[in-house]
Amino acid sequence: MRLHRNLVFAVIDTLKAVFNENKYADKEIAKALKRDKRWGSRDRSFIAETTYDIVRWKRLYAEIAEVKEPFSRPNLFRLFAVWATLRGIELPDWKQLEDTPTRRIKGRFDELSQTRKFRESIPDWLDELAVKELGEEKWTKEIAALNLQAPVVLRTNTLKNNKKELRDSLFKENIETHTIKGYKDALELNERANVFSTEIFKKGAFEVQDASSQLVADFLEVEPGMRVVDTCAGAGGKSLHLAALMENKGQIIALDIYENKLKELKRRARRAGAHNIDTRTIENTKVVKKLYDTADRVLIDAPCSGLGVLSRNPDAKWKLQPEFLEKIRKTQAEILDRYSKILKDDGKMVYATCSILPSENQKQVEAFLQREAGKDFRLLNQKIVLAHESGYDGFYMALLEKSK
Ligand SMILES: C[S@@+](CC[C@H](N)C(=O)[O-])C[C@H]1O[C@@H](n2cnc3c(N)ncnc32)[C@H](O)[C@@H]1O
Repeated sequence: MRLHRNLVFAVIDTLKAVFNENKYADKEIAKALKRDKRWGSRDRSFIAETTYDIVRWKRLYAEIAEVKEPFSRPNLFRLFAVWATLRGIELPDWKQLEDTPTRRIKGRFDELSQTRKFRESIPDWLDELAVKELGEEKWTKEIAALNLQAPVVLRTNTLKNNKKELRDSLFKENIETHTIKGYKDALELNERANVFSTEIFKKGAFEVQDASSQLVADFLEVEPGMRVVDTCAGAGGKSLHLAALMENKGQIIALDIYENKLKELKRRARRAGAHNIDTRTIENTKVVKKLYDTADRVLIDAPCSGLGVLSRNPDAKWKLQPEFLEKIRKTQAEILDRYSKILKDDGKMVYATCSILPSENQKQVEAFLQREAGKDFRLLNQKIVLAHESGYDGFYMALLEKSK
């Protein structure tokens, strides 16, 4: 592979924003990709993937390069030189890459790879916490899986086409996919491609949605004609799936505390041809109270640490703080207590997160069932989806039933 100066510079600038200015990697990468219209798909994937790699392996690379945060520009080039050296890429004779100690880098890599927190590039506190929650063995396997690049998975929008039709249409656009056993509407890309630029995406034939995330709407056992409340709907990944499962019949009320996310949901619903979704911003407690005892189904896709989706958002390893985790656990418990009241008697509710920590998952559900708010609920089923077992995001979902 030959390194191109303008592409490497784009990577360095993006890393500076992510590491030193606390910006989000996905947003900064998107910005960087707009810099030069002449860049082709290979150039763009070089910028995106190299940046994600260096974000993912920040701790390991910084230890190898012996540099500390905040990273100066020369130090960001040192991190880049470590990335290139470990991939066996020949370094060009640019002055920024002069005197790269190739042999020392390889030696340090072998040495540091003996220790999990360096090998897997994770903060000490997170490593300790995860060992406490999952145990050494499971965590060692899980973090290794969460450090792999995430596959691209699509969900067939059954309001517009079936999986076979979608697969054929993608094939005509030179995008090859395969089905995944156990995930009924999913297609996985054989090779990464920019699916958003296809005509069929614009027509709403599919959504990009991880395979594990596709299990959640199914878990709620919805039927056409039901009244369903998606309490933490965000930009609507699950609401859109619910609309398809309900064949556009019945009503979905999508709630969130952020109006802008619900606006995006509306836009996506139009593209997907999902006509049965109403959005309501939770501006005050009345919005939720009005819905008490009205829903056949409630989905709580709760805000969480996001530790199950590290392969997609590697910068969360560095942005996440122990105090945030404590706060989010409290929010999850409050949300469970309040939003469970939306359910009618004999209705069903799913509590889900994209976390792998029992304290955000099964422990939250167990505690809810012990509290006053949970006294009429019972656990029907739960799924603990770990990345190293499934090959997709880490997820948790619990199906609860209310009966007096
Ligand atoms: C895991 S995300 C939801 C993802 C979404 N369901 C999807 O499938 O695309 C959690 C959502 O909860 C929202 N949220 C945070 N606190 C909330 C609260 N107190 N009530 C309702 N929604 C909340 C966040 O804005 C975020 O959109």
